[in-house]
Amino acid sequence: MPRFRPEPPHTHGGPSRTAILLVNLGTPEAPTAPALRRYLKEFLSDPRVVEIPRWAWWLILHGIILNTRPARSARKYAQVWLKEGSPLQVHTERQAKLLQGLLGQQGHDGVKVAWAMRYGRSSVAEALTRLKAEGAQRILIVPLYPQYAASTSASVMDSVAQWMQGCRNLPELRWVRHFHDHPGYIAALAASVKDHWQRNGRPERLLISFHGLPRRSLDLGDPYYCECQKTGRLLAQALGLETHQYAITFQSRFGRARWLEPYTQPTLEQWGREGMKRVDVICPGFVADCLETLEEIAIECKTVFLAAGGREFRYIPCLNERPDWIAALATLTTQHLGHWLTESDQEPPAGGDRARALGAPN
Ligand SMILES: C=CC1=C(C)c2cc3[nH]c(cc4nc(cc5[nH]c(cc1n2)c(C)c5CCC(=O)O)C(CCC(=O)O)=C4C)c(C)c3C=C
Ligand SMILES: [Fe+2]
Ligand SMILES: [Fe+2]
Repeated sequence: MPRFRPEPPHTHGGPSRTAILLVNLGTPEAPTAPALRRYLKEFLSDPRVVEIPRWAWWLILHGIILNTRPARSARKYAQVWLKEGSPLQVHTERQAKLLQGLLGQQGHDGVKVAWAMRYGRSSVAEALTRLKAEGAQRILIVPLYPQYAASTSASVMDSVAQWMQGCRNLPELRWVRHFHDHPGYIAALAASVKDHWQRNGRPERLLISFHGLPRRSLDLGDPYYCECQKTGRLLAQALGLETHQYAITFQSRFGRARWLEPYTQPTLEQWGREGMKRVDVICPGFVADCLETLEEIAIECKTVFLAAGGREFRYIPCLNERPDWIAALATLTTQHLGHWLTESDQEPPAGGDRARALGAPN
């Protein structure tokens, strides 16, 4: 086997030469301890995700975490699993399909939309190899993380770079670094809150909760914290909220180190104790509902708030398949496709010459 993969026959052009690859985090294949173990092993072995010396982390991961966490996490996943599969995967697949449909309606039916997961199936490498075999020569990578973080967005690009290392005839590549302040994304979030308020009335306060990161990431220059603050502020502005009517917090803390603060769950507990009766929670850092929203927020945090004295807790779902979000995604991606969309595709690609060189009839 050559070090760089041989080129598939269609690699020099095909019906859709431009492609969009939506990438989300990844999810276990089933809500079971063995599936969780495989998933957590891959995820937590990524040096972008846990930044402590490799040997020390290897001992903790293999000695403790992979023996205790899989069964506990599997029970949590089982509470939110859908009949079609993991919520994260189900929503991501639907988003890709809806985006494909909308781009077609907008006259971009030559653009192929695919999806992949950073960990687990279907992997970024599998998706890129498939797109290339189908003739894609220009690929826009879209990590589905509105706020840039090294542990998520950069890790997606690591997996792209790793695939490139085995590739002979590289496609053109672009990527969406972040969209934390994209007007279409903010407007879709605001509309989702307004729809929710129309049905359920207004809360005393809106809690805007983002996935956390070790506090050290901020000290080392990761822009994630600041991008979360900006998204939160723009959303509050779009809703006309004053500063006392909302708060920004960080959830999903892992391990004992200090993470970005304030923490979501203790904040809700405190609000319950202080006599707040009704709170709404939105998680704009996730564009698809998943374990961290459906279980941690909508089940665990609700229980904590009510036990502390709160009366009503409402979780506002992620953007998922909302048409305004799919439209925002179409705007965002076509903006990044730029001249790839307008440049003439009339001239046949040079691949025909390869076919002739290999003796194929004209
Ligand atoms: C160990 C450190 C972790 C960091 C750093 C981290 C950052 C981070 N994660 C997301 C988005 C998601 N994380 C999800 C699950 C999840 N996250 C961690 C750990 C870290 N995340 C673990 C161990 C898990 C698995 C579940 C568990 O055992 O607790 C998910 C949900 C996946 C699903 O299948 O539903 C998402 C999405 C972001 C955006 C982020 C940094 C900004
Ligand atoms: Fe930007
Ligand atoms: Fe996470």
